[in-house]
Amino acid sequence: MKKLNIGLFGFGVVGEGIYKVLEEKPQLNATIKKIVIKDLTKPRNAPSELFSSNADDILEDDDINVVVELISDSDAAHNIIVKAFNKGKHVVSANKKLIAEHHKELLELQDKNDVSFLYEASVCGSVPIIRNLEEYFDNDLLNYVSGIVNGTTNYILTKMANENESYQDALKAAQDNGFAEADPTADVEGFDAASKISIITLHAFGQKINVDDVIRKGITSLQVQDFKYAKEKGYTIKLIAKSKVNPETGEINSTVLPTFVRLNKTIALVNNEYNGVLIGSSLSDEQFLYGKGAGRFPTASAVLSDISALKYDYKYSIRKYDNTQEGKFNQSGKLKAYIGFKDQKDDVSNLFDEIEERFQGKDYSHIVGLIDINKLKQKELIENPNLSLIILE
Ligand SMILES: NC(=O)C1=CN([C@@H]2O[C@H](COP(=O)(O)OP(=O)(O)OC[C@H]3O[C@@H](n4cnc5c(N)ncnc54)[C@H](OP(=O)(O)O)[C@@H]3O)[C@@H](O)[C@H]2O)C=CC1
Ligand SMILES: N[C@@H](CC=O)C(=O)O
Repeated sequence: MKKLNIGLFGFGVVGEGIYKVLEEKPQLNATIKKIVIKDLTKPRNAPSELFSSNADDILEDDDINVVVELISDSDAAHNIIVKAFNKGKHVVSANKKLIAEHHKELLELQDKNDVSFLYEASVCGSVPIIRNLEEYFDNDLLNYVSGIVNGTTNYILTKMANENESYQDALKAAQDNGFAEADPTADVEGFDAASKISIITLHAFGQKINVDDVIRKGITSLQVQDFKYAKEKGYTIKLIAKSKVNPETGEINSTVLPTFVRLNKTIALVNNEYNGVLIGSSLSDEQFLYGKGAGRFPTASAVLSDISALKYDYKYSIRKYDNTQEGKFNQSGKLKAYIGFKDQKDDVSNLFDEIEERFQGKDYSHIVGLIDINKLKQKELIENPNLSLIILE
C-alpha cells in the first residue's frame, strides 16, 4: 500500500481533528510528519517536535508527498498550495474561499504537475457532494443544485426561528462550537456559501462562476418581523445557495439568498449545523444529500476520505468542465421576493415588476412580488442593511 507522508498546515478546529483521527487509524499508512502553524507559542495537544512556523519545513521536504492545508488565511494557503504542486506534492484542502477564487489556476497546476488536488471538505463539511457530482452524476443531466451549504448561518437561523434566541447569542454559540470562519462575516454575509456554490457549479455544470457574480445576500438584515411573517404563513427561513440551469438558453442563475421554505419541504427539516443539498436531474428527478456541514470531526471525516482516496491515486476528472468556454450567469429570470423594511424611505416598490402583496405597518412594512434578477444585482438592494430580502420558493 502506498505510504502517505503528510505535511499538515493548520492545527485549529479541523487540523487538530484530522491529527486525532489519523492517530487512531494506523492501518491507513498515513503519517503526519510535520505540522506548520502560525503561532509557535500556543499550547498544542500533540508532541512539540512536530510543530514549526516555517512553511518550507514541509514544502522543501522531499519525503513529504501530501500537503493537507487547513489554515484560516486564504492568501497564505494559495502560496502554500501553488508551491506544493510545483514540488510535486498532492494537496487536500478545505479552503473554499481560496478554491473558489483560484479554481481554474489550481486545476491547471494540478494537471501540469501530475498530482491530485482534492477538496471534499470545502463544500458542506461531511457531505460527499463533490465526489457525487464528479462520479455519480457525471452522465446525468442536472437541472439544479440547491440547498443549505453553510452550517453557521443554518445554526443561527434554527436557533432564532425555533428557540427565539437572539442573533448575537446564536452566532456566539456557532463560534464556540467551531462552526464559524475565523471572520464570521464570511458566513453571515453569505460569502462562504457563494464560494461553495461556485465550486459546486463547476462540478455540477462544468461552468466557472466568479464568487462576485453570485447574487448574494446574507442573514444580517433579517428582522424578528420576518420570522413572525414566516411562522404565520407556514414557512421557515433558510439561507439557500442555488445554481439552476435555464434549459432554453443554457444560462445559469446562481444565488445565495435568504428564502422562505415551506415547513413540509425536505430543506425545512435541515437544522442547526447540518447542511442539505437537493440535486435536480432530468432522469432521476430530485435527490437529497444531508449531513453535518461544519465542526471538527464531520469536517475531518471528509479530509480523511480525501487522504484515503490518494492511496489509489484518485483525482477529480472534471470531465464536464471546458476551461475555454465562458459560462453565462444571472442574465435573465424573475424571482418571487419579499422585501421588509422599517422606514418608508426604504420603500423599493419601484424595483418590482409585479406586486402581489403589500403591508404597511407602524413599525415594519413589506412588499411581495416578482422581481427581475437584474434588479437583484443592484447594490442599493443587496447591500442595503435596512432591507430584508427573502425569496419565496
Ligand atoms: N471549522 C469548520 O467547521 C470548517 C472549516 N473549513 C475550512 O478549514 C480551514 C480551517 O478552518 P478551522 O480549522 O475552522 O480554522 P481555525 O481558525 O480553527 O484554525 C486555523 C489554523 O490555521 C493556522 N494558520 C493561520 N494562518 C496561518 C499561516 N499563515 N500559516 C500557517 N498556519 C496558519 C492557525 O495557526 P495558529 O494555531 O498558530 O493560530 C490555526 O492552527 C479553513 O479554510 C475553513 O474555511 C471547512 C469546512 C468546515
Ligand atoms: N463556516 C463554515 C464551515 C464549513 O464550511 C460553515 O459554517 O459552514
